[in-house]
Amino acid sequence: MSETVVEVHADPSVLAQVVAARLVVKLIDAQAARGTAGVVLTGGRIAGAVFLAVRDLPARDAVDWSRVDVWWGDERFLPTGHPERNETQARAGLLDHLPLDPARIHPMPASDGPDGDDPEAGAARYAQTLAAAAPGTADLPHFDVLMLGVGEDGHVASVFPEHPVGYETRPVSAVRGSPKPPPTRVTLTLPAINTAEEIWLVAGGADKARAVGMALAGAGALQLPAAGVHGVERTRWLLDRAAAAEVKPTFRSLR
Ligand SMILES: O=C(O)[C@H](O)[C@@H](O)[C@H](O)[C@H](O)COP(=O)(O)O
Repeated sequence: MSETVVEVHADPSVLAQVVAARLVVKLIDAQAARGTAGVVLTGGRIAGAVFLAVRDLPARDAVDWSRVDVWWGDERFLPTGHPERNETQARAGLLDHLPLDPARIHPMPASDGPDGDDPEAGAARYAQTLAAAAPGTADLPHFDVLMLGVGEDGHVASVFPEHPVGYETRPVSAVRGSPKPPPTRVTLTLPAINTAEEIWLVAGGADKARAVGMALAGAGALQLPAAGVHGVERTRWLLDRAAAAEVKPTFRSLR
């Protein structure tokens, strides 16, 4: 039975530190249980703060980074190395500072990749990469933890409210006409996201309060994609006080 946990921390800086510490421990536990670990990253401001916090955490050396698979939940479809790509942010903030196995870093396709400026082909290529790493005939590898930011409108990864991507059943989709720039993206879809053992929705700031409150109150997934996210074992909402302002008291498990 999957559980939902809500944690509320003092401010965005403490929140990023807590997520970083949790991530290190989660990867250590996954490696102890399975030998390897799979993490799915996201983009946005809070993800950027988490990357820097992991980079600066001495306990990060307890992870065997050479046995961590790094995936992305979504990507802005731009040329490799573009400063707005989620991959670029993650590499600069964290990945370049870790002894990872380059073969285990799996960025989503870029607009200057083998398929050119064709996000549908890029999405299909990423689906193949995922399937190639999956056990047996599964479509997706094991994701120990999948991190998400939450948009002011309730989007997660690049699954936006009332957008056709909300109906997509394939694991990876191209997204055109994203309301958050840049307009063209590639994303894991909700069915793929929901295969993760744990999903962490990380949100800080008052502008997230309404979306977070509505998602936890049971809004519809098409209208508010964050409401449609459920980890197989656990869905962990990691919030700061401002983002948690509209969460009903029954959900506030900490502080
Ligand atoms: O590509 C992106 O922008 C994201 O993956 C997106 O889903 C992000 O995580 C949220 O919009 C929250 O972003 P902030 O933390 O910046 O609010």
